Amino acid sequence: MTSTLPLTLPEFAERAAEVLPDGVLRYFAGAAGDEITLADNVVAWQRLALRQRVLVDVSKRDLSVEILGVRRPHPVIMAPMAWQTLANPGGEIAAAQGIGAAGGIYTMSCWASQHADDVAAQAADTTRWMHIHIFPDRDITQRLVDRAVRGGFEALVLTADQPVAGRRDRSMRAQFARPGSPNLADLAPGSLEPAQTWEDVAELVTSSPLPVIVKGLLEPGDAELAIQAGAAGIVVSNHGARQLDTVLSTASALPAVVEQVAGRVDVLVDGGIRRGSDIVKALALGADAVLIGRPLLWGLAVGGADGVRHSVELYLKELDIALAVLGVTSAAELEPSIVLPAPWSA
Ligand SMILES: Cc1cc2nc3c(=O)[nH]c(=O)nc-3n(C[C@H](O)[C@H](O)[C@H](O)COP(=O)(O)O)c2cc1C
Ligand SMILES: CCCCC(=O)C(=O)O
Repeated sequence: MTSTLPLTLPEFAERAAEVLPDGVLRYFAGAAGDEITLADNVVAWQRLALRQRVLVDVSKRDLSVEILGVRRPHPVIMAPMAWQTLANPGGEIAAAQGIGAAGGIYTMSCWASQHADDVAAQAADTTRWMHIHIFPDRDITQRLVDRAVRGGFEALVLTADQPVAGRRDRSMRAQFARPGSPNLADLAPGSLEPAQTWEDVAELVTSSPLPVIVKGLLEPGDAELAIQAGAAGIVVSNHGARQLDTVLSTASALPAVVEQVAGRVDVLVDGGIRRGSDIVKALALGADAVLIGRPLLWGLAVGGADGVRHSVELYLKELDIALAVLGVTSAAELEPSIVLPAPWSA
């Protein structure tokens, strides 16, 4: 049965809430504690107003940006998210195919419900990054890296903000069976590593043939340490507010990190990016690209690969219109001066 796909991004979220079982929805949508940061991740972008300039020739608009030194058609990357067969039986393969069809990069969570080799084989045309952890057993980390290389994944995305799992009130009582992680099943059971440090990151960078992107930083000092450890990029992220409530929202944390990094490595950002205009704001504040989490899970839940593709295309449509109306012709050339604290947030 095919049904018409939603016309707007909020409609995707509404439809997903209708089709997903309650327990799964709570796990996907929920975050840590009272979800103050979850809400502020969204609101912090909305607290920024845009300055528009008119009567600029915007007949040619360019959404392309450079990510890890490669020109990409646009700045949208799918954030690593665990267990995607919970959203749709097509799982990670469908998600990777969908974002690839829309010209975006797929980041595969190492907690995937399908094996990386299968994702590599069936989404061979999609630019893919592999998400990993420093595991207590470093051999597991190494084997995931080997698998990423073998599968043609082009970068490693290392989660830095999960020494332990966050406490998520909304999903604590959620009833659903985790699909397991076939991606980790042929390795020893991987648990989280509270003893991981920057030394482990430096070792990973030295041993990995792939560039390492450190995900989950909010502080300029940590961005500096990531650069010293040899990271090729960082993701300003609070893990979708799933680790600790009342940490800074990412739009609030981004400017100071960008200032510290000063162009030395790529700065990516995720959390609460719900509109094309949010992407404009992220790029204007100095991000090189954005990761999008839950909204693309909603796309997957509602329409499989097609739903993901369509969701990404909605973001791109909004981004393109925003550039035109703002009088800007290139996403890569958005300047900080185009955003200001919104009068409605005072
Ligand atoms: C259901 C779900 C699973 C996630 N799994 C992972 C994961 O395995 N590794 C990780 O680094 N981040 C994980 N995240 C965090 C996302 O990568 C991303 O940082 C966050 O969702 C971005 O915020 P947004 O959902 O508001 O766009 C997960 C997020 C969700 C919603
Ligand atoms: C052990 C962590 C699994 C996925 C995750 O990072 C999340 O649900 O946020």
